[in-house]
Amino acid sequence: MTEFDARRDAVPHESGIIVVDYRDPNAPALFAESLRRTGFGVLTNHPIPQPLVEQIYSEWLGFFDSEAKHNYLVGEKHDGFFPPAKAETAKGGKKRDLKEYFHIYSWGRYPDEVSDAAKRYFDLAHDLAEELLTWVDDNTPAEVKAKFSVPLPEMMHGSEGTLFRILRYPPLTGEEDPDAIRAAAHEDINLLTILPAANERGLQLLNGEGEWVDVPFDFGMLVINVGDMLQEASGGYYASTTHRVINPAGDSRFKSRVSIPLFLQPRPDVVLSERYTAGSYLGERLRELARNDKT
Ligand SMILES: O=C(O)CCC(=O)C(=O)O
Ligand SMILES: [Fe+2]
Repeated sequence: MTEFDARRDAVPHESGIIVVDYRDPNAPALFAESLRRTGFGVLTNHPIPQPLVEQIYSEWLGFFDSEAKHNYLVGEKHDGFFPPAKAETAKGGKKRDLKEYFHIYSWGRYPDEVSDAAKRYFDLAHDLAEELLTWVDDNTPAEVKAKFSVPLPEMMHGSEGTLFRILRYPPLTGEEDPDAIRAAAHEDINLLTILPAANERGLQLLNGEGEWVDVPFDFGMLVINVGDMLQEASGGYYASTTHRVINPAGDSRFKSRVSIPLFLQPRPDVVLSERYTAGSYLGERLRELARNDKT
């Protein structure tokens, strides 16, 4: 297939995101172009098995419905369970998000009550993420690439900072603060985020015209978005796009939504720009979030 044919077949979604077939020989270029245009890319026919994702959704829903989660309450090191009362308030946001979640790190706590499916997913998604960073690195123009202190995949070598967040947005009760939503508008702090389509819709991005548009949602798709660290390292060539999760209407109000973003964090010593290393950047952003925390 010529480059022209591959481009013609890759029809952009109304969000501007290009839905890319992972097996397409032109996938790396199309994927990088989608990230450049919208801050997001979506992959089909990728190597993450959908049954593994579904197993995580179902067994972690059971975990969040159980009392056992309280045995893993988050401490100083930020691994473990964040109950709704400890959920984050987005930078610049006014209300706490309507969610609870568990933070998994390679070195951190992991519940005895679930199988190792989430650990297996972490490893698979991490390997894929390194490949995607290679795609992006290979398809970045030389003048932008010259800004990277090391090639993008190398920024991850030996990193222990990558965070796997298992999120549960509980059913709505009607008692919520009218200004609170499942996840208020925010940008991710890290390099790239990998996110399988959730079991329920709700994820939206803010496009260049200032409109909120749905991110392509078909079950089985993998959504990847640019975080602030890639924006910083690329001098803004790749923009970290604002996104949010809106509250459901109709019968979906009575359903939980589960979603499992993996946030790729470079090694703390990696130089992102003249201003920041990955470590100094993360420290600054976590201090901002802590200031914003209304406890
Ligand atoms: O739940 C989702 O679909 C997105 C979650 C998200 O954006 C985040 O946790 O940073
Ligand atoms: Fe996010």
